[in-house]
Amino acid sequence: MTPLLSVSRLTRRFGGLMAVNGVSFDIAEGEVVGLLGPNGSGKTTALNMISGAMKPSGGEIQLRGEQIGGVSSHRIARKGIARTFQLVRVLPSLTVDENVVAALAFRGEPLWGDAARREADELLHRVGLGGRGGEAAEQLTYIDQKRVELARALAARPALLLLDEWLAGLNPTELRTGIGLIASLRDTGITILLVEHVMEAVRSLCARCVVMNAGSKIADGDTAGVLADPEVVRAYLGTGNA
Ligand SMILES: Nc1ncnc2c1ncn2[C@@H]1O[C@H](COP(=O)(O)OP(=O)(O)OP(=O)(O)O)[C@@H](O)[C@H]1O
Repeated sequence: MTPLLSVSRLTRRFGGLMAVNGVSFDIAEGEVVGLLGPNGSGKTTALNMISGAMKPSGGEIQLRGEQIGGVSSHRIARKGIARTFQLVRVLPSLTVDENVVAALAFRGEPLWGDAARREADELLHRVGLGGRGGEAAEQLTYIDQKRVELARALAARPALLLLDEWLAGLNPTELRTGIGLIASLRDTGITILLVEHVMEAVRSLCARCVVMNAGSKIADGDTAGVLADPEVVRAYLGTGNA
């Protein structure tokens, strides 16, 4: 079966630096895959190329067999890839539901008016913000802003959701809530690639992990096996990230 996402020999150079160096992996429909690696190993750069924010220097990216490497981010979004960012991005001057309604207006099949408000309501329930659509986005706590960003990503009805350290910066209680929320999305069958440093989250959410170090893939397999792999342990210990 054609994988949902296929990344092949993906490469990105910044001057003399190979930020991503010939990385290949596939993601099947319905999988939740962790993309791990120490700081600076190329995870966000890989995510940027998959989401179209950055053009690859080489290699291929296919979504359901269609070439998407180098295609613009808004066209990739319409083809079914949505993402969240390491630094949370909401529209602070709008209310919570206006944030989601705005995202609905820009998706492949745009929604407007009452239909958009109903859909926004449903999405806000899904991320744990039910009944809070009228609040100002800029007044929300950090985790609630993250929930808004997630609802905006889900508004695109993505086939593949890219989460860039969505759980970073949460306190232990919020972290448990956040893991539960991503698990609830996973249970709806959405395919997720998550860049994550929080191992508790990786262990409970991802059946499989891909690990990068210094731009190259060093491991790809079931999570328990990958996290016990001596090369992976060495890569993390080497940068004080363990
Ligand atoms: N726009 C850019 N211009 C130049 N170098 C860059 C750029 N973006 C990233 N890099 C470099 O590429 C390498 C990979 O960075 P990247 O952000 O992809 O790593 P990461 O694994 O996501 O790290 P972190 O876990 O800290 O987010 C780093 O050495 C970084 O400094």
